[in-house]
Amino acid sequence: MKLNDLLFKMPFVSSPAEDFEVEISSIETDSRKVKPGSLFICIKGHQTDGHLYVQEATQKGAAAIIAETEIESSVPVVYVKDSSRALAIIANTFYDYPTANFPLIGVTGTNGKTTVSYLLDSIYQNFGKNTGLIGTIQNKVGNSYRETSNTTPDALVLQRLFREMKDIGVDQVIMEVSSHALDLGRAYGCDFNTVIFTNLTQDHLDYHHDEVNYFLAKSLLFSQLGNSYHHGSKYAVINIDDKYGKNLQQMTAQPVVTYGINCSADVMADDIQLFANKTIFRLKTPVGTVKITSRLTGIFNVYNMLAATAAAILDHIPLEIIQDTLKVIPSIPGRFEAVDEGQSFGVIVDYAHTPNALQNVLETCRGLTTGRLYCVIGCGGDRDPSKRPLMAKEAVNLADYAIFTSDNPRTEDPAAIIEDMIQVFDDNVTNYESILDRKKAIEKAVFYAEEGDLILIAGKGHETYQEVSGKKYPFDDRIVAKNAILTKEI
Ligand SMILES: CC(=O)N[C@H]1[C@@H](OP(=O)(O)OP(=O)(O)OC[C@H]2O[C@@H](n3ccc(=O)[nH]c3=O)[C@H](O)[C@@H]2O)O[C@H](CO)[C@@H](O)[C@@H]1O[C@H](C)C(=O)N[C@@H](C)C(=O)N[C@H](CCC(=O)O)C(=O)O
Ligand SMILES: Nc1ncnc2c1ncn2[C@@H]1O[C@H](COP(=O)(O)OP(=O)(O)OP(=O)(O)O)[C@@H](O)[C@H]1O
Ligand SMILES: N[C@H](CCC[C@H](N)C(=O)O)C(=O)O
Ligand SMILES: [Mg+2]
Repeated sequence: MKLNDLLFKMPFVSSPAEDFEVEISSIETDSRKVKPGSLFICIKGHQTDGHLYVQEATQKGAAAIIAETEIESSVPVVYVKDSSRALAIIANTFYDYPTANFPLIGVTGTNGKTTVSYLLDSIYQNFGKNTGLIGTIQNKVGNSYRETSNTTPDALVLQRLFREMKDIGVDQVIMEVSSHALDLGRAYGCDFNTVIFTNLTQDHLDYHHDEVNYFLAKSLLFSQLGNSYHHGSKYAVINIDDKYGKNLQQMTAQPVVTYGINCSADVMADDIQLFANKTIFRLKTPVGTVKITSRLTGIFNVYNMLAATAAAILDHIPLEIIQDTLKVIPSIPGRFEAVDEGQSFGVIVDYAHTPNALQNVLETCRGLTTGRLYCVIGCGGDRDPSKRPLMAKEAVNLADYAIFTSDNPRTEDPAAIIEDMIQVFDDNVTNYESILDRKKAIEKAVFYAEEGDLILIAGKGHETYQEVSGKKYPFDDRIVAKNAILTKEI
């Protein structure tokens, strides 16, 4: 493809005319992956800057460069204002707009994205669709499952995934769209059919700095919804019980379908009954009312089921398919996942890593036990430090006893993270202890637990590693809990 053909959607890019005729055979953002004929796009990162690798890229045969700042280069250079968004536009063009005329659902919000996307994946599969899934736990392309290091990958990875899905006949994609991704333009140019807003509570303030910026980032998914290569129907599904959801309803150009429990909404739940391993409620929709029995527990999962229902009925999926799917949905990895080795007390592993998520999941746990409720929790390093004391408060207020420990310290001192968590406590708060080593913290909770008690191990969920100083060490809460249970003195 000629460079000129790649840039036609980019306004006012500057370069001498003859440069535009150069032939481009691939797009790369990593100089180490450049091949002869590549277009190397310089991205300013958090650890380094792609502009520093132009010489390596040209030595490897890059045919042209996209850059934000002045560089020396022996091959044509096109300067742009925002190379991340330029990457998205160019990758879309290079892979021939894979999301155009391609059913794509995007889910955003502080919590619930993975859960809602898994629910939708199951519903659409039961409706006979060949689904693709992009999100925190894994990326699924037909029957191939791939590890991921992001909830929403960068635009190059994303458009390659979409192109591969389209080429193998995937006919429905569900994708988690994080606020980082929206702010960084990773999902720029994606042609969504339906976008879902679950909720907005505190998280990622290390990146967005305040809740308004955080909300504005999330709202990009809705303002972008109008960006369409084709004029298929487009809808916004919004949790109207959430205060930001109410704002979003006013800001969305496309038709809105609301869901909720407390406010009057298009899709609602009532007669809600919560049990240890199931939830029963009446699902009311514009296309009918049915009784739902689901293995998912917790009022927050009722919201997730309403969100998935609203998106599915927009695609004319029969309520019976939704009802049957919700009845048999397996637990989602690391989301309220029980560890049961036949022990006399309960152990739940969950991904809650924000104050609101921890509050939700602890309140759900409280309703499931008549014994003592233990909470093992830590906070991620290189993440929003302001949520640390808030999470610690939720733990000591809602559990009988909390054990504060490490999550993914990343480049931070794990002891300092725990200090951030407990700094707010005065001497009256005594129902907690701190154990730096997560394995020991889980073992201690198992040691304390007696018949009828319940242990919540929160923050890491499905994760199979612990990230410390740039390295990922094997660590899985579920395996550590299982081994602790099996070795506990009976
Ligand atoms: C902080 C952050 O967002 N980092 C993302 C970023 O990595 P980075 O900024 O460190 O990249 P870098 O290493 O500085 O490299 C900069 C550029 O130089 C290039 N380079 C580098 C070295 C070299 O030799 N040659 C070269 O060309 C790189 O290819 C890159 O283009 O770009 C990478 C590739 O796209 C991402 O995987 C990575 O996400 C990391 C893993 C991450 O943890 N991100 C978090 C903050 C994140 O994005 N989270 C959101 C929300 C999560 C949620 O709430 O669910 C998500 O969507 O994942
Ligand atoms: N609708 C919800 N409202 C509040 N908390 C929720 C909701 N759904 C799930 N949770 C809680 O938040 C945790 C994360 O849920 P989930 O993984 O679905 O969210 P997510 O938006 O994908 O998170 P992330 O942004 O980290 O990818 C769950 O383990 C549960 O504790
Ligand atoms: N256990 C993880 C959960 C958050 C991961 C993801 N939501 C992100 O922010 O990258 C941590 O806090 O380290
Ligand atoms: Mg997720």
